[in-house]
Amino acid sequence: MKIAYLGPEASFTHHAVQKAFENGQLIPFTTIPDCIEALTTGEVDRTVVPLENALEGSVPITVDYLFHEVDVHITAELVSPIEQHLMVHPHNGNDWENLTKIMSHSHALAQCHKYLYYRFRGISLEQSTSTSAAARYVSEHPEENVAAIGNSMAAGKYGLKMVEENIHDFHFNHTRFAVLSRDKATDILLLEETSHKSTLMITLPSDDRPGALHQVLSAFSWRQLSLSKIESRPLKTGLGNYFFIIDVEQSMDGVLMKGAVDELEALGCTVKLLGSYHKYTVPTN
Ligand SMILES: O=C(O)C(=O)Cc1ccccc1
Repeated sequence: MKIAYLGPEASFTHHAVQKAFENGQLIPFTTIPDCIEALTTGEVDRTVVPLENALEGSVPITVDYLFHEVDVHITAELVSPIEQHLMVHPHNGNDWENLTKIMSHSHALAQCHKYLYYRFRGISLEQSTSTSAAARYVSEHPEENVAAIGNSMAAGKYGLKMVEENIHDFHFNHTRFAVLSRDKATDILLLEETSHKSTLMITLPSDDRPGALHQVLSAFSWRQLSLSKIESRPLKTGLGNYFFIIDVEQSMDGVLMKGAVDELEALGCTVKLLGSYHKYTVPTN
């Protein structure tokens, strides 16, 4: 099976994919849209992309691509612990306190906001397509006194020196990665499985009636279906127009879930089922 992931090698996504799939052919892509397009064109059979981080929230490009651009399905969720380290080229190993620039993925920079503010205020921060892309850049530019933020696998792979470890602002730092497929499927992986979930994307009825969101929530609440997430994202049709992403701690097989979706449709909502899948825990090492 060919599996696309947000690369290059040694990204957090790569780490999660390596743990989840034992025999896949892993293929790195530069951006999240590149990963998803490789799936829709048939170049790969699965794609793994970051969906949400415990400190920084959703990865908007992933969520918006799944709603607006493509018709693909979540087949599994991988939850991985995230530890961020500051790394430099060994050439600058003794001068790293005089850095001129720090590079990383936008989510990684945000996860280390307090550290960067108190330790490196005023130093330019540059976004890269991934943490490992930043590490690779640093390894290729010893003449620049620049650092990357990323994981220890990236430091090893690109020969960088970790000068400060665990610089993320809050201890509980985890990221959810979505495994995506063109077809509806449920992937059974070799990791510890914790629960079953379903993700729905819901658009409210177009008449904009008061209480519509309350009606949506009550379809779940009176059936005692537990929600682990609700988030609104712009429909991109005008200010104040949103769709809702709702995660339910249930498989779609249950009669209550089917009833809830029927009720939402009867209320005039549009419901897109993004997936009904198992949640897996990725070990640190
Ligand atoms: O940039 C990476 O390494 C990724 O895989 C995306 C990401 C960035 C920050 C935290 C978790 C995942």
